[in-house]
Amino acid sequence: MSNLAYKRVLLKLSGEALMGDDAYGINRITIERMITEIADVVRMGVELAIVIGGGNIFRGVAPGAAGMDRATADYMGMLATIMNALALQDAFRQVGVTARTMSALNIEQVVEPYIRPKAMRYLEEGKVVIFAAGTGNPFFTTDTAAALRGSEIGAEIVLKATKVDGVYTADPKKDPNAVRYATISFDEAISKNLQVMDATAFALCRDQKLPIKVFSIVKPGALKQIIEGANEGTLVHV
Ligand SMILES: Nc1ncnc2c1ncn2[C@@H]1O[C@H](COP(=O)(O)OP(=O)(O)OP(=O)(O)O)[C@@H](O)[C@H]1O
Ligand SMILES: O=c1ccn([C@@H]2O[C@H](COP(=O)(O)O)[C@@H](O)[C@H]2O)c(=O)[nH]1
Repeated sequence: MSNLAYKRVLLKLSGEALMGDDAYGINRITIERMITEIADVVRMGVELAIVIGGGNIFRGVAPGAAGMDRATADYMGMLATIMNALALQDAFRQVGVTARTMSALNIEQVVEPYIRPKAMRYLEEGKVVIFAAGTGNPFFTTDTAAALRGSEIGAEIVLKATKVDGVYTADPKKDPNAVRYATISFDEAISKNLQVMDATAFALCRDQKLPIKVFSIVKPGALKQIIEGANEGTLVHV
């Protein structure tokens, strides 16, 4: 086993990161590149669980969802994450890595339900566990699901993989003067209302003393560097 800074991690993958440069959906080349990088760290011996978002699919159907009641739209969003999870699971199969999808919503013909001890066993066996359908409850997000599942499985860190390379003073896609933090406390991120993750996720990780690292999944090799302890992205800490 190589030098690992973390033995068990919860990787939060943004749904939007799967789109590549497309307007919505899953870009084949992007998902293959991403899976290759993730498979590399699994082969290093990291026990890896993934929470996948749904923004790439749900935002694609969002105009049709306008005016819907919030809970119904949220269930659609959770279903979108199940589609992404199945795509990830199959992409892992294609590179020879065993992955199991576990869903917080029961659709037994399609995906197995989330059962914590079973998820722990899969991780101990070296299988990648993909948590689908967020928390299973409307009014939450997959960031909060990452904080929740990360706490449940005893992850040492939540790695939030996104399109930007860390936490900034403002959204770097909108403000060219935004400056990146090397580290930031949960309290500061919450009090400054930094939108890179929702406050519920920050608060849960703070209370569980579970650090978060925000990093770019678009930057080649960044995930492996973090696993090896390199100073990549922004560390959010207690
Ligand atoms: N202060 C900030 N620092 C960094 N990024 C920020 C900040 N404020 C807003 N953002 C935006 O937050 C985004 C990160 O959220 P992202 O879309 O990856 O997560 P998500 O909404 O959970 O994913 P999904 O696409 O699955 O809905 C970045 O792409 C960035 O544009
Ligand atoms: O626990 C959860 C997780 C997600 N949702 C809904 O799904 C979409 C997609 O998730 P993202 O975190 O934005 O990728 C989200 O907008 C919610 O509508 C949910 O209701 N509960």
